[in-house]
Amino acid sequence: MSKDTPPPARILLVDDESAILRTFRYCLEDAGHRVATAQNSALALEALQHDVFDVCFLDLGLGSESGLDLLPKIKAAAPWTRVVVATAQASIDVAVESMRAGASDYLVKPCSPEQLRFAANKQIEARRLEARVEALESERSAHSNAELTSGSPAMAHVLDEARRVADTDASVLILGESGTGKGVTARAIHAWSLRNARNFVTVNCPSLSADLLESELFGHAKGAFTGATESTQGRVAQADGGTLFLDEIGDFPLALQPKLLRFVQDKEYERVGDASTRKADVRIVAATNRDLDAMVAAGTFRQDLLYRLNVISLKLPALRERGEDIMVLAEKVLLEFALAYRRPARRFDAAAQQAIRGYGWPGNIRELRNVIERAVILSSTEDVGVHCLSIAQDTQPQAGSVRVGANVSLEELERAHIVAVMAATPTLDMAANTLGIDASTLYRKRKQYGL
Ligand SMILES: Nc1ncnc2c1ncn2[C@@H]1O[C@H](COP(=O)(O)OP(=O)(O)OP(=O)(O)O)[C@@H](O)[C@H]1O
Repeated sequence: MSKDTPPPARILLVDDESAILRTFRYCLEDAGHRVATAQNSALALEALQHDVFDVCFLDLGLGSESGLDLLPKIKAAAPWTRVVVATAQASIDVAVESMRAGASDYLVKPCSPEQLRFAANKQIEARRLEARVEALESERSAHSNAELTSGSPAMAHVLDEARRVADTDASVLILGESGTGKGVTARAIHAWSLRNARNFVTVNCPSLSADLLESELFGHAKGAFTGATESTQGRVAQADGGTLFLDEIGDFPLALQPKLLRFVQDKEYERVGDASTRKADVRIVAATNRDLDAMVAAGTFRQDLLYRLNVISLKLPALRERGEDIMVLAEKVLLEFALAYRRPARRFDAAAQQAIRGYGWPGNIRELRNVIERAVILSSTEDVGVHCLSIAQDTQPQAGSVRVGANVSLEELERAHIVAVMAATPTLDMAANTLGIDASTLYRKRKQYGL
């Protein structure tokens, strides 16, 4: 944990005793956090459908229900929410079982206000670190493949547009399915721009609550909340003179969109807890695989913000629409991994080439990389055979083994069902509708299952 107390976060308390909910709530609100409460499983799951929580304190004895039954459902609905199990039963067995079920920590009741706040701060700090690691990882993967060329007319056209807009300061919105290279393209736009000597800063928008994201983006002032002993500069200030990449902008919290709009428009912002207005000269590139127009129509994305972000929009084609590139990319990635792992693989045999060309690549370049990485590791010869490619099975894994009542986990069943429903419905919104979940939950589940 850093010396500084983390900024306020969004916290969910689940306990059947209203007195405990009240005490915990006062104690956490006193530290500046925004707290919601739920007295049973159904209310807790409903709250998780409507709001992003950074931390959840979960009581194990929920009247006639068990917190241990609810825990996996919380992790399935909101994998990013860190769960602290709070219970009066101080037993090692319960602690171990909770950790196995996905809890991040364990708190024995009764506890002091300091213990409760310490437990919350530890998880909030972990959330912030996770978000930074995600951002760094996407920066790293974008960096390692910055040279972009394409033999596909659709992709070459997009790259040509990207080069032409790169040295303007216009906001760019990059659209495309997951894994099509939106992050790589954003990095390339920065590299081709006059700003390339300054920072390229990535912010991963999903799964941080609006509260945490605000201080991540804009920073906070010393004394902005209890325990803020230092002021921090946000990602916007780090990107001054350079490019700010807002990845997965479709998940940007509605409550924070007015502040982002103001920044995009006027390049002005305030740190949390500091009224003085600051300026940052930042070029904005945003990316999403969601249908922002549909989100505007549904009232979950501001039209004025979309208008500002969408000065230039680039639509990356799916890999299956880039027939000319598939083998070129596959061979490039094969050599990259063969070198990295010091493996003998040098080329694909004829059957493997045919399989690669014939596959639909729903996960796009990310999936291609994963499949080839595995193949390189498995292959003991220079010619990589089709048996090393996991795509043959991946095309129809759900047909046989995964069915209701078979010896499979709930997760496998859920994954298979989502894949089948998505294949049978023309849009993701319709798929979400059939599944009875909202589009953002479906989006996160797709990420979680690598679909
Ligand atoms: N031209 C390329 N050559 C090699 N690898 C590439 C290329 N383009 C993208 N990749 C790789 O494919 C993976 C996915 O790319 P990227 O993260 O940019 O996609 P994305 O569209 O932003 O995905 P998501 O929407 O899921 O964030 C990364 O590992 C990236 O390094």
